[in-house]
Parts: sequence; C-alpha cells; structure tokens
Amino acid sequence: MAETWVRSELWEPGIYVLRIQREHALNALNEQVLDQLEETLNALESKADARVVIVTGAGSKAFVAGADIGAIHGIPNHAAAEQFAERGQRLFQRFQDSPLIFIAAINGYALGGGMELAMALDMRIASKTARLGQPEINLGIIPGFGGTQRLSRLVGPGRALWMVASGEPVTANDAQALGLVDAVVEADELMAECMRRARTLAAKAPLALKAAKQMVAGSRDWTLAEGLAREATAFAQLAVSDDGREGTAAFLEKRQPQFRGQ
Ligand SMILES: C/C=C/C(=O)SCCNC(=O)CCNC(=O)[C@H](O)C(C)(C)COP(=O)(O)OP(=O)(O)OC[C@H]1O[C@@H](n2cnc3c(N)ncnc32)[C@H](O)[C@@H]1OP(=O)(O)O
Repeated sequence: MAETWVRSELWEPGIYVLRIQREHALNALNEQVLDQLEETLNALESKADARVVIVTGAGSKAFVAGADIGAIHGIPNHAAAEQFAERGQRLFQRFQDSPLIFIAAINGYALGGGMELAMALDMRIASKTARLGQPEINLGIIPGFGGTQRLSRLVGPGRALWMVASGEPVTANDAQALGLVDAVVEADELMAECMRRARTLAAKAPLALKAAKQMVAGSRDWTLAEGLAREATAFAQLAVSDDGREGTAAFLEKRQPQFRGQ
C-alpha cells in the first residue's frame, strides 16, 4: 500500500492544514509526494467551505529540503528531465492560480523545490530556525520548479542571481529583509501566527477574498494593463453582487454586514 506523504485536515471552519510528512527524507519531493500534493489540492478546491490552507512540513528540521535528489539522479534522459521539471512547475502554478489562499508555515529548511513551493504560495511565515535557499548549483543543476522565475520577481534579479548562483541559503531574518518571507517568529509561535492570519482572512466576504487572491497572485505574471483590466472586471462583479450591496449598505446603516458568499 502506498505511503501517505501528504495529509490535509480541517482545523477550523474555512481553514485547513496541509502537511508534507516524508520526514525521514526531510520532506523531499519525489513523484509520489508531487502526486499526493496534487490530489490534496484537488480535494481542498472541491470543498465549498475551504478558504485558507496552511502548508507546512512534518518535523522540526525541514519544511521541504528539495526535490528528491535520488529521483533526479535516476532521470534517464533529457525528455524525462524536462517532464519532471514541467510537472513540478504545473503543480506549483496551480497553487498560485487557486482561489484558495495558501500560507507557507516554514518550519525549517526550505531548499530547492521546497523554496520553490513556498514561493508559489501566497505568503510565507518562517520560524527563526528556518533556512531558505536554492542550493541546486552545488549539485551541478539549477532550480527547475519555477525558482529562477519567482525568486527574481520576489527579491529582484540581482539578489535572485546571487542566491541561485551561489547556492548559499539565507537565514529567516535575512529572507525577511529580502522580501522572501513576510514574517519571522519563534519556532513555537509559527502555527499560532499562521492561524491568526488564516482566521482573519477566512472571516472575510468569500467572493471578495477569492478575487483578492486571484488578482494579487495574477499580478505576479500579468502586464499592468492586463491586470488593471482584470481588476476592473472583478471590482464590477463584486460591487453589484449581493455581498457587495450588503457590505456597502451595512456601512451606511452603521451595522455589521452579513455576507453570504453571493
Ligand atoms: C527541481 C528542484 C530541484 C531540487 O530541489 S534539487 C535538491 C535541492 N536541495 C538540496 O540540495 C538540499 C539537500 N539536503 C541537504 O543539503 C541536507 O540534507 C540538509 C542541509 C537539508 C540537512 O543536512 P543534515 O542535517 O546533515 O541531514 P541529512 O543527513 O543530510 O538529511 C537527512 C536525510 O534526508 C535526506 N535528504 C535530505 N535532503 C534530501 C533531498 N533533497 N532529496 C532526497 N533526500 C534528502 C538525506 O539523504 C538523509 O537521508 P538518510 O538519513 O537516508 O541518509
């Protein structure tokens, strides 16, 4: 029977936790883990109540220590290597394009494919003990799951090239200074901080929350003109929605809104 390397559970209404639990290999991503990540994402997106997903790694040592090096070493030819990279890229893009909001709870090493996964998520909270980097160059390769592209967009091409070409990891505090992570907390505060953020987001009007995610996540790849056009359309849809009418009426009537997700 196949091992369960990825598990998701409902923590509170609207909030799920997705845990990668291949702890003996520091949660490294092999084909089975990638398959289970996709299956879990599909399942979460099918849940009408899901709003926010906290993604973390099992154990205290690693979030995800990379794609599985053994799997990479065993790739037989160029075509298979390209398929491996494209598979990871497609999956990570699905997290970015999803209507769900993903918070990375970086509980330890986020290296290679692990940092690439964290960068495809919507925000990144790191424990002080975390280390982040793209060490692939030390293996004679480069990132293949989107790391060169997303890192450059997050920290700028100069700093991105240094991290990819030196392969040197950075501390959580340095990652925050770079804009690579959004907050750094004590290890034993990590899940509490992620839950605090998740609760705030999960309480918002569902349609507006979904639009906020998709507009901001999309802005990473759209031209300004394309993003402005999409934003105007999304604003218009919400302004005339039941929730948009209810939210603005509630303000004018000085009462709390009752959003219904319509
Ligand atoms: C497209 C994407 C490409 C990529 O992501 S390429 C991979 C990029 N990642 C890396 O290069 C990091 C590789 N891992 C390490 O450098 C080290 O690990 C750490 C610094 C993270 C931790 O070192 P330490 O504390 O000494 O632990 P340990 O004994 O090296 O690891 C514990 C077990 O975990 C396995 N493991 C760690 N990382 C990976 C990995 N990325 N792929 C496969 N296995 C991994 C090891 O082999 C070992 O296993 P055992 O106990 O059986 O010897």
